[in-house]
Amino acid sequence: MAYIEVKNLAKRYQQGDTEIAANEDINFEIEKGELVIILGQSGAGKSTLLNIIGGMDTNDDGTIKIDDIEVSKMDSHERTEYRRNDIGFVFQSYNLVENLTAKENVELASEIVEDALDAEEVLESVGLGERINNFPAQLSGGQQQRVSIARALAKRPKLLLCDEPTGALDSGTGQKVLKTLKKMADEQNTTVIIVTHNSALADIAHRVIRMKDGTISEIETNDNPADIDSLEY
Ligand SMILES: Nc1ncnc2c1ncn2[C@@H]1O[C@H](COP(=O)(O)OP(=O)(O)OP(=O)(O)O)[C@@H](O)[C@H]1O
Repeated sequence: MAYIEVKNLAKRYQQGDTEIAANEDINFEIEKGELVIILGQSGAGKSTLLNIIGGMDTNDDGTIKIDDIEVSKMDSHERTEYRRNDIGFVFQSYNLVENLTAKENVELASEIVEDALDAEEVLESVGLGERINNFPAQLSGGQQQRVSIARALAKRPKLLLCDEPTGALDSGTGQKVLKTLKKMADEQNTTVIIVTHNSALADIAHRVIRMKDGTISEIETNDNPADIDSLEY
């Protein structure tokens, strides 16, 4: 049995007389410790899928199992606990608290879960050991994104979900952020799912799930993902 199993998942929105199938007939598996990229153009249904996996939204049909727990059957209280304890989120806009230092932002995780990692150690692991006492405004975009990754990782999530994490960054800075995410998958066995419209990122993933018009058009696996330094995007 795979670590994540999604079967026949569907999510539909009603707009007037029209039904929009944001996700339809979605099926895939993901193994623990994989770096996965969900790729597709705007409106393809990527964020909808990521939000359902992370318990921020619910599906209409189908099942999602993560580590043998059925997310699709949770009530709203269970979903809140799942979101809080098992999921780390990273967004395109870093969502840091401006009047807290990098360390204090990461320490927010310990107010959410009991066994959070040490903030300084996690910041060191994302290459920000020298910046722990800086405020977000004193950090570059890439550094701020790495603080937000550290904050997500400090919760020791089962799953790290990233929605366009490099969307606001130049390519060099984006590479650093991607390296950080890859390192978490390779060295800490964290399962990382990245949503992006940028097909240049596909080569670095263990698994690429391509979406089009709410459905999956193709899934590829890659035992030897490309080095992030070789990316041109
Ligand atoms: N709350 C909602 N109400 C109605 N339609 C919605 C809602 N959320 C998403 N949709 C529709 O579902 C489809 C998929 O949207 P989604 O945001 O998942 O796409 P996406 O691939 O993440 O796009 P982007 O890259 O632009 O964020 C789109 O047609 C969108 O308009």
